[in-house]
Amino acid sequence: MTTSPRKIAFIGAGNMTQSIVGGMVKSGYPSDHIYVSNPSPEKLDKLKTTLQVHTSQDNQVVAEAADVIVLSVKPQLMADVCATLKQQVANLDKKLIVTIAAGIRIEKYRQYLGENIRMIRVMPNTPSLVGKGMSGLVADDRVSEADKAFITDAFDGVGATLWVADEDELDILGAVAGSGPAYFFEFMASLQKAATALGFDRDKARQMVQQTALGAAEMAIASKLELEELRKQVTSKGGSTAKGIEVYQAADIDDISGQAVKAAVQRNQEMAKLF
Ligand SMILES: NC(=O)C1=CN([C@@H]2O[C@H](COP(=O)(O)OP(=O)(O)OC[C@H]3O[C@@H](n4cnc5c(N)ncnc54)[C@H](OP(=O)(O)O)[C@@H]3O)[C@@H](O)[C@H]2O)C=CC1
Ligand SMILES: O=C(O)[C@@H]1CCC=N1
Repeated sequence: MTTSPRKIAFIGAGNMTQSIVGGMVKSGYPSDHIYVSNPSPEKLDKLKTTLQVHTSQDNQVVAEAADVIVLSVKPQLMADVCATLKQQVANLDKKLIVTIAAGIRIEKYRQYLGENIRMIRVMPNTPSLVGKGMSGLVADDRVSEADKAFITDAFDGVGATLWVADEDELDILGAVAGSGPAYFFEFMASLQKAATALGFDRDKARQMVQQTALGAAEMAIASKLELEELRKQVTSKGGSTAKGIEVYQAADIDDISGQAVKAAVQRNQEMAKLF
């Protein structure tokens, strides 16, 4: 990290918090600067034992202790969680508020937490756990450059960061990168099933699928070529890949991805209205 670590509290210890906190500690963020709260103790116990972070079943305790509060509960719980924080935590407007929830707009948080809060919305994804996350960020105009640098640093520690222009763009980034690991896992599982249907055992099928996914992603990152060009390099004229690709193209894979991303963007927009 190039910025100094600040005391940071995560409200909610679910999948995404576990991925981010796990990744932060692995990347060298001091665990005694990390606080996590959750209503049930099991996830807290695991985080405390494996990562030595501070934990509490009381949101107020961790929120009071920290300078940065990361809201990491499901969107449908956000209004209630914020209402309680507003009631219980002194000087919320002195703390940097970060939310990773999909959909809900900064304007809504002002209603929940007070007009004077300063806020960054981050849309991370679960590969943060292994330092390969992709996080989108957008800030309100009260957030300082130092705040932005700190949060960029923290999320760079668990992968890559991309500041977007506005909250509409964050909805799209969420539909591509936030949800994206699920799309890739779905596709990988389908290839695994295809290999097992032809006689491979599940473990061997999984090994060949995951190593191939890793190799393809690393090649895409290392190469300046268009993804379509990398695809063509594998597709020998008259060869076997061409036959496989024909099947995907006949099913119009571009249209399928287009529909999937639009559906996820639409849900983000709905959640903005609902919660
Ligand atoms: N999962 C993902 O890939 C991504 C998720 N997000 C966003 O991250 C947020 C969290 O998602 P995710 O981690 O998947 O969800 P989870 O359901 O895994 O985690 C939510 C956690 O919040 C806890 N919780 C429930 N009520 C409260 C409360 N009153 N105070 C504090 N904690 C509470 C739950 O505890 P318990 O289980 O004990 O009830 C649970 O551990 C969501 O808003 C989502 O939109 C963003 C990007 C990617
Ligand atoms: O499914 C969701 O709503 C969250 C946001 C992106 C990934 N998970």
